[in-house]
Amino acid sequence: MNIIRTVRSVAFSSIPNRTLSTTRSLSTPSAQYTAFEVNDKTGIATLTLNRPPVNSLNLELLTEMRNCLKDAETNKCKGLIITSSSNSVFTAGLDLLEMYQPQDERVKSFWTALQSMWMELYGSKIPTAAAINGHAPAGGCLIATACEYRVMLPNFTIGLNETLIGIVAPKWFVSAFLNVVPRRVAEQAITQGKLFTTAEAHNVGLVDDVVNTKEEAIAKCEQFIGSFKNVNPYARALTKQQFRIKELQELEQQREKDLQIFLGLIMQPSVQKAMGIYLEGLKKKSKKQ
Ligand SMILES: CCCCCCCCC/C=C/C(=O)SCCNC(=O)CCNC(=O)[C@H](O)C(C)(C)COP(=O)(O)OP(=O)(O)OC[C@H]1O[C@@H](n2cnc3c(N)ncnc32)[C@H](O)[C@@H]1OP(=O)(O)O
Repeated sequence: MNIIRTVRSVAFSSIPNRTLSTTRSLSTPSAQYTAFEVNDKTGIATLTLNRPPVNSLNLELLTEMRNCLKDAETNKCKGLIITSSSNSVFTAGLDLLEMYQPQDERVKSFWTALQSMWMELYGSKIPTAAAINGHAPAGGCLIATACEYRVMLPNFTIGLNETLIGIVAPKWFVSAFLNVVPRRVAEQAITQGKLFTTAEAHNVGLVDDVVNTKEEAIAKCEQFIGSFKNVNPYARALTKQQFRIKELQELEQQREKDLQIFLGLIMQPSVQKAMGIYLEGLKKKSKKQ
């Protein structure tokens, strides 16, 4: 049996949390919303998002994700798999409560943490894969498309649905989407705020494979990462960089401007109103269930 070395763990008991001795030094001592494990046999790290009920991405979760991504790279893991502890939601995307009637300093830190996490994931030197075991709207789709490979379970949804909330998917959200979906399909879907079903996503190339269980999804991701076993990691990383450097540099150079555009947009009264109505709709729906 493979030994799982838990280098970060979470409070929720549903996640295996066997701590074995390790010589790794960790940049943050405790994690609240993620589990980060490295399989000693394969060298593959798994980052499990664990912020019930829907893994909405708040400042703390984004910061933890970034730290895990850095650890995976620093520790020369063979690859990284991102998945969710939920049976129905990969992640519901950005935590709308971070953007609705926000506090000035916190919302700035929130957006900056999102930028940092995305740059770390999109630019990661090691192979990255998403085992999408639930819905992945907006920020969920952003995480999935930042990875090199995606496998999804049936009957869930994925896409950039920002326009339906009255907000706009920034250019860097769109650029990673365009890596995997033809331009015409992307333009139509993103302007409509379309959420693709798993089958539709597979059809247009937004996900690479569809399997029935989380275990199969993880196995597929491991297979993808394993496909690089005869490839020099340095040559692989530089080659990946050639494909991704443009988007990374663009965001790096425009970080402050991107933040200001984000703040300017979400602070507009009409956007706050639309977000409030959307949140209210979500709450009403969850009360009915
Ligand atoms: C130019 C550039 C300018 C820049 C302009 C700005 C760019 C911003 C880009 C934005 C990116 C985003 O990701 S915006 C986020 C987009 N996300 C979404 O639209 C997803 C909304 N959520 C859903 O559709 C569903 O929750 C779904 C994920 C399918 C799961 O359904 P379920 O039935 O399992 O769960 P629900 O009952 O709906 O939800 C359970 C609880 O979680 C809450 N909840 C659900 N999603 C939430 C979310 N994203 N943030 C906060 N809270 C959320 C609900 O309100 C409920 O709260 P209680 O009632 O209190 O329990």
